[in-house]
Amino acid sequence: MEKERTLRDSVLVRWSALGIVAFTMMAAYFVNDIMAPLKTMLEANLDWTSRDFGFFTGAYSFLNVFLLMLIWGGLMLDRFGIRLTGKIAAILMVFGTALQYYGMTANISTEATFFGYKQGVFMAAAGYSIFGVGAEVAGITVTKIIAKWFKGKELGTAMGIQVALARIGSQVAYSVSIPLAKSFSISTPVLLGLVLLVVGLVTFFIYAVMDRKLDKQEDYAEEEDESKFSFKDVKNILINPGFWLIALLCVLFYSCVFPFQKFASELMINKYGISDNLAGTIAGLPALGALILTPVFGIYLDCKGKGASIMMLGAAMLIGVHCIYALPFITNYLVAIILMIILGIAFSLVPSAMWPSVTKIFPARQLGTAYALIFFIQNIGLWGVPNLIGWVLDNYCVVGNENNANLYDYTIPMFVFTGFATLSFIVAYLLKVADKKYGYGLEKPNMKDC
Ligand SMILES: C[C@H](NC(=O)[C@@H](N)CCCCN)C(=O)O
Repeated sequence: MEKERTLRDSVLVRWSALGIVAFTMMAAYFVNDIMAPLKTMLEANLDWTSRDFGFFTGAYSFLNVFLLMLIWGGLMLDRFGIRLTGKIAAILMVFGTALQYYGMTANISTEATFFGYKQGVFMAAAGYSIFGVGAEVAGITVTKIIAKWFKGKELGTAMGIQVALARIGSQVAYSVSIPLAKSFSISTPVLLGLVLLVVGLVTFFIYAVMDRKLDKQEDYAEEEDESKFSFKDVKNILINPGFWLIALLCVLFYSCVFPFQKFASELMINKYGISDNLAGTIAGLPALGALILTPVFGIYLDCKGKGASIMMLGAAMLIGVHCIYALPFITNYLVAIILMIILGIAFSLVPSAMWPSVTKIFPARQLGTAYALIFFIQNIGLWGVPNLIGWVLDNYCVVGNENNANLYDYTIPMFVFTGFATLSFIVAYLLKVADKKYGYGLEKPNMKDC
């Protein structure tokens, strides 16, 4: 008997569902990156140090790592479903960003400290940390939403497009942050992010209505189906070598991209003499490249496969990029821009292959937990690496001071990033070997008919 058509069989409806949740994620990525280009201004205007900036940047992952919030979020997603988890995640993002804004604007003494950090820095970081829980849980929720609507259809393309739209959020954040802060005040970019998140919260509630309708049509009571999840699944995920290799590749690869981008505006200004109004746009170029290329690679992977090889290629490109950034005698701004574009290509190759690969290794009911565990391990890097780089900058890289902000030599930090990129290449190679051994099908296309 032929199955009845449901909402997900309509091209228009399933892509609309994607568009709606993608907006929430776009707002999340905007807020995630909006502070990065402001590093030098934060030093000059609010007396932040590089260590403060590294602490703030790493705070995004603090609660996810040390209170295991991502793990609880993943378990909640598999146990209680997409709608409840997504709504809570969106609310946390709004609340966290409001707190971050308060930390930057309230008249808090710059002398008083909390756990060794200025109170304003601490409060902004606490808000960013709560936002980080919401953003990461929203991320795994959206990945599961896409798997639900697109399994057996354009899964790779859909994941690629969602990531690409999120990158628009990042790119816009990198481009508008400094101009906005200069025209109004240093906290204005965060306020804009807060407004976007509120709209994203509303769009997620709209999606929830579609989600409920689909469940009714497919006679798929989310709670019943999802309750098949058990803690045995966590064990099964953890003993799968594919899980460890993807998680390791994820933490190493992303540690060379997101934390690097947070410091990249300053690298552009200090080393390549790029004006501060443009530096953010250049630091955001990888997001722009990924915006165009992630869906293209997604379509290629859907039709041709070669996921494991593509991850190796992306990691190899990253080694070259960071190594050249590290070389002190190459200071031409054109090189800096070309490297950012290459980084953008690598940053499209790896995610477009990595995220659909997870759906090949784990069954649907384990996906929420599997993504959460991978994001959890990734967050250890997103917490540790900015803290490490901030500390290295303050202690080993100060070469001067201008307008109340330090000037830095980025050679050591860039060699640190090169080291992580090299490790990510080795892990990508091991993943390809494991794919052959265990038959995950990572080199196979995602779709049968193309
Ligand atoms: C889909 C993937 N997302 C992540 O890796 C998130 N855990 C971290 C997002 C941080 C955004 N600056 C991606 O963006 O490729």
